[in-house]
Amino acid sequence: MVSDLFDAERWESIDEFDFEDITYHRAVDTGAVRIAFDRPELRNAFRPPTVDELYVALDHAKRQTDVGCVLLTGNGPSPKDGGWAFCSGGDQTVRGPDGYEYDEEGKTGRLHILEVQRLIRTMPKVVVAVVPGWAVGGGHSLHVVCDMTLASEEHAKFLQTDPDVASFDAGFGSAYLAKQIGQKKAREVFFLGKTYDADEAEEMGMVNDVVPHEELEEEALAWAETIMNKSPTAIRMLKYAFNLVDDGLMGQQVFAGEATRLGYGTAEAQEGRDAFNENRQPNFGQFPWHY
Ligand SMILES: CC(C)(COP(=O)(O)OP(=O)(O)OC[C@H]1O[C@@H](n2cnc3c(N)ncnc32)[C@H](O)[C@@H]1OP(=O)(O)O)[C@@H](O)C(=O)NCCC(=O)NCCSC(=O)CCC(=O)c1ccccc1C(=O)O
Repeated sequence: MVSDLFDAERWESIDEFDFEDITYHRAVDTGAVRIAFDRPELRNAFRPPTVDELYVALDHAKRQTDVGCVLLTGNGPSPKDGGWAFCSGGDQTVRGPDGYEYDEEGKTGRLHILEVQRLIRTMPKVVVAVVPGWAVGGGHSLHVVCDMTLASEEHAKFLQTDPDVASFDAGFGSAYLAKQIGQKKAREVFFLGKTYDADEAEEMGMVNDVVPHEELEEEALAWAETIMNKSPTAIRMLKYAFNLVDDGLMGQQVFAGEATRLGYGTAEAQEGRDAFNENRQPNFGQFPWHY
């Protein structure tokens, strides 16, 4: 069984990968994928191979032109004690002086969950954090960077422990959180390390909606279906527009790249290309200077 909340009739496995720490499925009847942390006995803490697998799955999802929505969640409950988690951040048992360590000799420690954050941030799909339990430390930061968050009414809990274990997400996990919930509240999240339930998190503005635990994944799929009925170009441009103001020149570059793609589709751009290929001057005079 994948997870107690997983409806096997609505998903098919994507078999081209041999993942150990995550599961990866494609929805049967809509353009959504489900990527789930699969270490429930450790509250879905991530170790370096988990992060590698997550990156591969997200990158694969990014490249599927018939997929518009990624549901990122955590499988559960824990077989040890029945606890639920989205993700409890970096696996502290494999933390070394240069990051989180692989089992293999000779590999350096990694902090590459930040690469996953950037992929979530820049991929041209809507990424939804579907939070069935604890979202803690680096797991909390992941939900912050996702486009939207849907939380289990009974089990979702939000907590920042970074300063308790001498870690600090000084990027999206903190500074972008402050954009979502305000400076005072974001500082409280990190400086006091309180636990917030789903309703409190929604009230604060870092959760979009709260639903009964049993309905969590059904509702997430309904969101995906709604998104899939919208214009892919409009959704992509909107995501990049929302990002732009906070992402500086990188945000401008990502937005501008998509604007260039739109430009390439015009007759004007095709005239520029054709003129070069035909070794002649372009005739841009046929095109209006729109206002
Ligand atoms: C998540 C808890 C609040 C859950 O509490 P509770 O329900 O009481 O369960 P426990 O009995 O504590 O846990 C069950 C079981 O799971 C193990 N476990 C839980 N979390 C982890 C973990 N992160 N690593 C390893 N193991 C974990 C726990 O030990 C138990 O095992 P047993 O064998 O059954 O005893 C609570 O568990 C908790 O507080 N967990 C720790 C949360 C935490 O501190 N996470 C790390 C924060 S730092 C981080 O994530 C860094 C991420 C990162 O890479 C990064 C890098 C660079 C810049 C920024 C970042 C970034 O922060 O994103």
